[in-house]
Amino acid sequence: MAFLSLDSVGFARSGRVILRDLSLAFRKGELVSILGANGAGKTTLLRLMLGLSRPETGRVLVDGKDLSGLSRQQIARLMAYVPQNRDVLPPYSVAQIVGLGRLPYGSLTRGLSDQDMSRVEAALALLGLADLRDRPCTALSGGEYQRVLLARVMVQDAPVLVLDEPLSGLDYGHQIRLMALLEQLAREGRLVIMTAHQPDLVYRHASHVVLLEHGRVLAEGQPETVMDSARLAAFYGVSLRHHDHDGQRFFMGGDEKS
Ligand SMILES: Nc1ncnc2c1ncn2[C@@H]1O[C@H](COP(=O)(O)OP(=O)(O)OP(=O)(O)O)[C@@H](O)[C@H]1O
Repeated sequence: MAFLSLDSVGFARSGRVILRDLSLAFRKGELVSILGANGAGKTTLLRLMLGLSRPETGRVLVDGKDLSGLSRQQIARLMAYVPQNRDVLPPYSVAQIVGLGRLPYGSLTRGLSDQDMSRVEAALALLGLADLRDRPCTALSGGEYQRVLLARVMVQDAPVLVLDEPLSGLDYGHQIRLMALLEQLAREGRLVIMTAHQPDLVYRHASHVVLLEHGRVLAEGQPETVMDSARLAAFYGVSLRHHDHDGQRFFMGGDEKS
């Protein structure tokens, strides 16, 4: 049964239609990757799923409930979000920022319990941040900062993780490790929804792919059925080939004449 669904959702900004008549349904246990060219509407779609923007038509349902009837705290217990743009965060330490992920379960004045702190330490270790735990988050590289935001959503314990381009700014090793981690979180029962611009990694790790084009779903389904080079070539407007090896698909572009 779907845990998160969009039912004929439409959205416009400044008189321009950005998303039109989108119907999607995702289950727990899925790693969903949304692919699309710049400006296709991916971030807009994620914000609607999170209740940060309201659809003009249609509705979003989470765990059977209409999102428009839920409070921010109720939504935060259901869904954790890593936005594409950096939040402007106060100069707290890395450990304190990650600890903010426990806020939906407590209060700012009460502080973190020992149990909360051990969750924070585990997330720091998992994301290779233990050595940076006391560093102010204003003194981090882009990729380190991105991993701090990921650790923060890990401790939020929400059944749905929504990540807007979580691979951007990560070095190659951390991209591979992060995709493996997200796949594992999905396998353990969470619903993970992410946007990405890396078809190879998406093909390898995602269980469900959505191709978003000009605010519409061009295709969706398992990577093997949705992601072939002819379709992706038309989708991204470049020439592309693919090569299958050991169950993995490699996409190769670069035949364009400049
Ligand atoms: N405040 C706004 N007013 C008008 N148009 C907007 C506004 N915010 C976004 N848009 C437009 O909505 C469309 C979708 O934007 P969105 O950020 O969802 O795209 P995206 O697929 O996430 O792109 P990217 O890959 O570049 O991050 C774009 O054409 C963008 O210019």
